[in-house]
Amino acid sequence: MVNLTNKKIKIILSKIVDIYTEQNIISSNNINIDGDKVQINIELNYPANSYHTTLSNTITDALTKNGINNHSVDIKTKIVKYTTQKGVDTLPEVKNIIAIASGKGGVGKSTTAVNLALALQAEGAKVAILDADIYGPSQPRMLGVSKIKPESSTEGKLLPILGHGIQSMSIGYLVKEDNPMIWRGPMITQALEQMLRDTLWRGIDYMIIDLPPGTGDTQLTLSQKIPVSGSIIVTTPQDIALIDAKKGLKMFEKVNIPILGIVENMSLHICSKCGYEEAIFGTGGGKAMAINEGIEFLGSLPLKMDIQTDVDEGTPTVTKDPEGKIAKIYKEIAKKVSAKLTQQSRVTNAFPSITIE
Ligand SMILES: Nc1ncnc2c1ncn2[C@@H]1O[C@H](COP(=O)(O)OP(=O)(O)OP(=O)(O)O)[C@@H](O)[C@H]1O
Repeated sequence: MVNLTNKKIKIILSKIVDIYTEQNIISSNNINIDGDKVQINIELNYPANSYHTTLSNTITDALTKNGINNHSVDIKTKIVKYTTQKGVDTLPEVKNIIAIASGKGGVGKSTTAVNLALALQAEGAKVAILDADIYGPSQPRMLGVSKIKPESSTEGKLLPILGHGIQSMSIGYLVKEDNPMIWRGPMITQALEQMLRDTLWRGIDYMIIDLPPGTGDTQLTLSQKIPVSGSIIVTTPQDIALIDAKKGLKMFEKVNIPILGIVENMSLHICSKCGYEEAIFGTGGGKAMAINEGIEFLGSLPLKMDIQTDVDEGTPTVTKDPEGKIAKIYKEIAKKVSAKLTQQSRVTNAFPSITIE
């Protein structure tokens, strides 16, 4: 057995990079040496259940190669709270809010939001969805809970509706689906703030907010009133959608909300009969835009009939076919986006100063 020192093990581990944070794992590790036995404890600050085995094997291989055979690796997840815009009150039961926006309607923002929420959950996080798409609330249907009405708690708060394990709130639960919303900006903002603050959320690591499409005043006001840690822009590859997506980027920049990345939806058409792939809306537009703007490209989803029928049935693809190719793409996006968030400043537990006179 080699002569073990903490320093030696640190050097071995310093060569291993977490593929999602792109950081050296040495910064998050804890090495214990008890005689000949080495215990490595890794704490990841983002949910990545599907990555634990790979990471553990990489560490094991590196240690074994260096003659350290008597070891064990333990990987745990601890999701912490990251900072939001200044001057907006945060929610005690919600660690991080991620807003999903699109410059243009119909690009698949809600479909992306629900599948991403389920992917974060599958990777080990507690997740909520706030459906802020007042004009066309689709989350109740997509989560398969459109017939349920929220109840009130004894303190007069709304109880979130649970769909596939996700806590959710939507104006769609409170009004009939075929009832068109003809509200003006200030009413929308007020309704959303109430849904956000008067719902009894419980122990949420990530809340996904499905914003209304567009980049007008309503979206801007929402982005200023909701304590958001980061945002995602969903776009399709056509030029027209990309131009609008760029407006979305500018909107978040204006209100100092970090942009975690871009998701390109409907990038390739995959025929449900023969599997033939065709780029009917063009390819690579989202990626090119991400590179131009210096923003992370999180991934692209094909235009595939199942994605549409699954959300329509109320069982989004990540739940319906959790090990399938599409679910894997959403899970990759979930890991990338939550890992990206770990690079922001954390909220430190500053106690308020109390003065007794
Ligand atoms: N990758 C995809 N493949 C096939 N169908 C998709 C895909 N993404 C979304 N869809 C379908 O496209 C339609 C629009 O999607 P969705 O409602 O998610 O868009 P949106 O951007 O949220 O729309 P809105 O502007 O109305 O809020 C839905 O019927 C959805 O099922």
